[in-house]
Amino acid sequence: MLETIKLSKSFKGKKAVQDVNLYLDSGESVGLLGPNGAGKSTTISMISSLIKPTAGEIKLNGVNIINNPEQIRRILGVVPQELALYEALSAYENLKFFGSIYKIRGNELDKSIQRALEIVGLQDRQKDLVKTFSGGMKRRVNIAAALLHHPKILILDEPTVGIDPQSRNHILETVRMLNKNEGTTVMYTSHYMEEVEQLCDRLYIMDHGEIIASGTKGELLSILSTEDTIKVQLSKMDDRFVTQVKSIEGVRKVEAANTNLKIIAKKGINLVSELVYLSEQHHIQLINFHTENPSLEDVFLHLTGRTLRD
Ligand SMILES: Nc1ncnc2c1ncn2[C@@H]1O[C@H](COP(=O)(O)OP(=O)(O)OP(=O)(O)O)[C@@H](O)[C@H]1O
Repeated sequence: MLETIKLSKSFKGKKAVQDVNLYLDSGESVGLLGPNGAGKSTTISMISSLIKPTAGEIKLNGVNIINNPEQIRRILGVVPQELALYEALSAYENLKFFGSIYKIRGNELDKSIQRALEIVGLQDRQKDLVKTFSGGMKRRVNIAAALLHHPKILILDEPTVGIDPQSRNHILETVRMLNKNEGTTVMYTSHYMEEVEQLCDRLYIMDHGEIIASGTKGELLSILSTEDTIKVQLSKMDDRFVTQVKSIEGVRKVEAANTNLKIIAKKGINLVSELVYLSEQHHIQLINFHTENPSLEDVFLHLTGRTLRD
C-alpha cells in the first residue's frame, strides 16, 4: 500500500534520516521504534508530506507521490507529537475547525465529529473548553481531529508521551480498535517498547536516522537466539566487581542499576561459577539469580549497545 525507498532527509547538511526503506500493507499495524532523535518524526513528516525528502521515493500503491501529495493527504490521518489545539475553544469547535481544513461541511461534518469523539471517548465533554482538559484528553482530541476524514492509514507520533496512565490505556485501546475492528492501517512511533509490542504486528527499529532491524516480534527476538539474559541481585554494588563481570569470557553486555545487574551473555557459558567466585572475592552476596527470556529491549541493547531511553 505505502512504501518508502531510500528515503533521506538532511537539515543543513546534517543527516536526520538516511536510506529508509519501509512498507505498510493494508490493515497492518506497524511500529517505528527508536530513541529520541532517531529520526522517527522526520520519517513520518516526509510520509505525511509535511516536509520534502532530500532524496528517495514514497510510493502509494506503486506511484511516487512526493510531487503529488494530495493523493496521500486524502487517505492519511496524522496525529503529530505537538498538540495543535485552540485552548479557548471547545472540543467540538476545535474539531469543526479541523473539519473545515479537510473541506468537510454541514451535516456530514457534524456526523464525522460525533463519530470521532465517540471513538476517543469524549462525546460527553465536547462542549467543554480545551483549556479545562488534561494532557491526555487534549491528545485524544488531537486523535479525533485526525479521524474526521475517515483515513485509511493512521500515523501516530508518540501519542502517549507525558500523559496519565488512564488516558494512555484509552489511546492504546482506541488505536487497537481502529486497527482490528475498522481495518485502519496503523503506523505507530514510540520509544516505549511495551506499547509497540502490544499494538503492532511488525516493527522497524530506528537509530541515528537508519532502520537497523525489522520484522515481527518473533523474528526480532530470534536475533538473540544465541544469547541469555541473566538478572542478578547483589547485597551491594561495587564498580570493580562490575568491571570484572564485564570481562568474563562470553559476557557481551552488563547493565548495573542500584544493586541489580542485567547480564547478556553467550548461551551455554558457565556464568554461575564465575559470578560466585568474583562475588566472594569482593565480599558481595548473590541474593537472587535468574535467566530471563530476552525482550525487544534486549534486542535494541544488542544492536546499539544502548537502552532505548539512554
Ligand atoms: N527542523 C529541523 N531542523 C534541524 N534538525 C532537525 C529538524 N528536525 C529534526 N532534526 C534533527 O533530526 C534528527 C532526528 O529527529 P527526529 O525528531 O526525527 O527524531 P525522533 O526519532 O522523532 O525523536 P523524538 O522522539 O525526540 O521526536 C535529530 O538529530 C534532530 O535534532
